[in-house]
Amino acid sequence: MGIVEKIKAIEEEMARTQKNKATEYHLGLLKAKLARYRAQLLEPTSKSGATGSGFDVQKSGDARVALIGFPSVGKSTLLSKVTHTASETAAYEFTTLTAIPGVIEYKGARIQLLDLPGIVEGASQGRGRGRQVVSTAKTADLILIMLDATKSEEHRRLLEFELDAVGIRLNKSKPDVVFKRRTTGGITFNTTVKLTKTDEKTIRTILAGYKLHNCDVMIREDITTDEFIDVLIGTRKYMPCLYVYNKIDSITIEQLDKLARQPHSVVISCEMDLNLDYLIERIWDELKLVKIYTKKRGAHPDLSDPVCLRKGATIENVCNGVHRSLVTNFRYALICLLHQVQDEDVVSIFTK
Ligand SMILES: Nc1nc2c(ncn2[C@@H]2O[C@H](COP(=O)(O)OP(=O)(O)OP(=O)(O)O)[C@@H](O)[C@H]2O)c(=O)[nH]1
Ligand SMILES: [K+]
Ligand SMILES: [Mg+2]
Repeated sequence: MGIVEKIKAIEEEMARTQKNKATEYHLGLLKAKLARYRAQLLEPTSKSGATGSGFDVQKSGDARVALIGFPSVGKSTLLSKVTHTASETAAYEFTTLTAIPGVIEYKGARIQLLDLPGIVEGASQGRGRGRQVVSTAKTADLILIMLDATKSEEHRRLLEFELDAVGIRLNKSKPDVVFKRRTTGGITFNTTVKLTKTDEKTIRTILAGYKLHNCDVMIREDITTDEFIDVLIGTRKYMPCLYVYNKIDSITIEQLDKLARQPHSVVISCEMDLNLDYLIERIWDELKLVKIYTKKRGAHPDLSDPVCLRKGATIENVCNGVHRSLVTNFRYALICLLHQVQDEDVVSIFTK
């Protein structure tokens, strides 16, 4: 049996198994197995044939945003509207066959927007160019899940499933669990909160399933079994995501209102130019970019050419953004090298 078939078999068994206290451990084991096979499927060297690598587009600018969606939801139309790059658009599906980068210029930042081929159900298992698309999504700083506002909510769930299957966790933070492998000493299990969605026995079953007999587990959040498996696998990517509902020119006000109220959602019409500026603002917010102005001694700050960085960046990152040699020759900034910069900070750097 190939990995894809094995995954399918487990998924079927899980669907067949009723969820209750008695089957909890068995389901936990199946989940662990499933996660392991999925991880194997994505290994570039796996025998399943697919490479699991993304499109070869060079990163550029201050951040990368990837457009993920079913065919013909308007991904290329959006790229053509908000960047200077034209990507072919048409009424038929799979118009776009490769990754097309464009640049959004906003508040002094250069944000790379990647138009990608449409994906279909089963993309994560290698249908169409799906694997390549979802792998490319992993290289982004923000994912835009683009949806056709006239189509069902089912599409949103399917896309989330495909991204989940390749280890992308949307709008979630890493579970607060400390996990350490040991060579001896058995399993030490500790929690600082009451577990309501999983329990010690399930977790011990999963550890046994992974042949982990010596390790420290410290759980500091009310996690689910799946989240614990994520911690064990360790290669999960926690990414911010905006759901972009396009074609609102074709739905009713009531439908529009409902979509717009959902968390992490933006409603737009590329064709009618509705709300596109707001979308870019939201992209900027989600990327948590900060703009830093540099100032030479005795001169006014240079407001025309800011350095853009992700939130949490330090003076060291600013130096690297200006010129590589700055850190080596760093003497002092008006604040210290480890200071976390804030948006619109003005920084003067003095070198040796
Ligand atoms: N009504 C309406 N149609 C739109 C809007 N935006 C795009 N379209 C139409 O939707 C169709 C598909 O647009 P594309 O931009 O090619 O879609 P895509 O997501 O890039 O499609 P693929 O590359 O095939 O995956 C085209 O006929 C567009 O004119 C919109 O805001 N409203
Ligand atoms: K299309
Ligand atoms: Mg397209």
